[in-house]
Amino acid sequence: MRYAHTVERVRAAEESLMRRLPEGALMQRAAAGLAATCLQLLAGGAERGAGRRGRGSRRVYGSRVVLLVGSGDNGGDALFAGARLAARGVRVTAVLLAGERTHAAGSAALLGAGGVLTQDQAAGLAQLGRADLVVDGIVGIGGRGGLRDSALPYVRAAERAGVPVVAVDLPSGVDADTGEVAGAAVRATVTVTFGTHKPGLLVDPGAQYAGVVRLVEIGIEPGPAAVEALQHADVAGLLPRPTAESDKYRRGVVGIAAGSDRYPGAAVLAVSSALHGGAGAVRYAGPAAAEVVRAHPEVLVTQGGPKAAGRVQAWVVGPGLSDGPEAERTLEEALAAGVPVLVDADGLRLLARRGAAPRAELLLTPHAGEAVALLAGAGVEATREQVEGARIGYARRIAELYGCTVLLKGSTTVVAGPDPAAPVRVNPTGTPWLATAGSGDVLSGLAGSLLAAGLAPVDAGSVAAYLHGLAARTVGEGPVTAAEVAAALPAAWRGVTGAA
Ligand SMILES: NC(=O)C1=CN([C@@H]2O[C@H](COP(=O)(O)OP(=O)(O)OC[C@H]3O[C@@H](n4cnc5c(N)ncnc54)[C@H](O)[C@@H]3O)[C@@H](O)[C@H]2O)[C@@H](O)CC1
Ligand SMILES: [K+]
Repeated sequence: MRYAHTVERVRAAEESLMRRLPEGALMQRAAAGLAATCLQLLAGGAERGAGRRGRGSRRVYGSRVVLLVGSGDNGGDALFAGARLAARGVRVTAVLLAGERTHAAGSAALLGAGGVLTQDQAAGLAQLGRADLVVDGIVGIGGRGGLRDSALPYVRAAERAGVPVVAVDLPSGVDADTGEVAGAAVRATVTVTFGTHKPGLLVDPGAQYAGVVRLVEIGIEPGPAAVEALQHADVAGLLPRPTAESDKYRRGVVGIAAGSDRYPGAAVLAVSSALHGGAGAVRYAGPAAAEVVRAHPEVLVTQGGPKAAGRVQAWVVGPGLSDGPEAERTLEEALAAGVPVLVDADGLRLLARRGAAPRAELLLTPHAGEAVALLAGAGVEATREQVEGARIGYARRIAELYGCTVLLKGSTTVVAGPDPAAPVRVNPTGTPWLATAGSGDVLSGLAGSLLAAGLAPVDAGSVAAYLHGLAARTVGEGPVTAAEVAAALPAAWRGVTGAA
């Protein structure tokens, strides 16, 4: 698992550790890690560095690095790292954005190692035009309210230079706790973050600015995480595994109540991924029964609603369900079955109309537009853009209002459970190619199957999102159809269990 902690926890942990260490020791650990990444990038990349040390060190010596330095300790880290680079023969210029308020010991260290300080804008911009690498030490976890206008010319010049940009702790302009970006932010090639990940590095829009994130351990123990991201080993540990005694009923039966005369395809897609989701059998209830059985002869189908379908361990209700009394009855019957229920797509709009009533066994899987409808159903006004800009907060809010688990789909999929003290899960495997028709139907069939196999809603949702993203990547970099994603699920599954 990869964990991220709030600024409040990071600060408390840092304070407690600093009391036990000599002054400045933590900052030196941070600066050493930062300088190591800069040296690797200057030498031609971390991956290519091994065995080519001779050439690499020639590229380091005499290369030009510009530090963008703000008023706080984030700038201090940049200055101390700059001193280490200067000691290796790098020509380091620090552009001081905050004048007299610059970290004094850091400035002295850089000057002592042969570096240069400047407060002159023209000189700073000229240096940026010649740089081989730029270090963003404008603000870190102390940053408030986005990048200031005075920093913009430097940030734009760094972008124009087209060289690697290394962000110190996090890209300046990204909110550490939420990933929100108010206005402009630094676009980093690599972010070197200290002690623990920050939530804003793992969730969009912030994650899009962070580039490759490297964690430098500095010895802090920040306690419970605010955000966590599954890794292969976690997913392998959560995936259901049949035993010698398992029969299809013990492995779980998932019911799919999806599709309509207008949208039969949603039913076929949700069923196809449910078949790959670890449940022992799939039942289908709805008007697309003929299409479903033609595509998947192994599915037990009924033309009626969930009540007519027989016993299942979890229901998926909503994809392609359309609107009207029959759709409403379908949702009612699934909710009355007394088993975990995943509600998606049209089902979410129907649910929102009923208003919020806490139900712990629900897993809701909205995209931003459906999230807006759910919020409105609970009397909260928000726009799509607001939801997309602050995904963690809104996923938590809907989970709290509806007393259930919420998987908010999008560029970073976020899963929040009903317990506000528990961490939110963010999915690290997403790809923009998944924004394709029917992709959500595949996700809900898969997550429903995992629910039926006995996974808790937070696990079912986050494991499904993980495999779904991996499956899309398995198909290849480029356009994918939802049917191809469903077909690639077994390969993604094997990729995870085989690697663990
Ligand atoms: N506390 C520690 O022991 C350690 C802190 N470290 C570094 O220290 C950073 C935190 O340092 P600080 O608490 O000094 O905070 P920052 O350096 O992140 O920024 C705070 C300073 O920036 C100004 N500021 C706030 N918002 C701004 C904005 N939008 N634009 C421009 N200036 C703005 C504030 O007035 C304040 O002076 C971490 O991100 C990390 O880089 C590391 O050295 C590891 C150890
Ligand atoms: K920074």
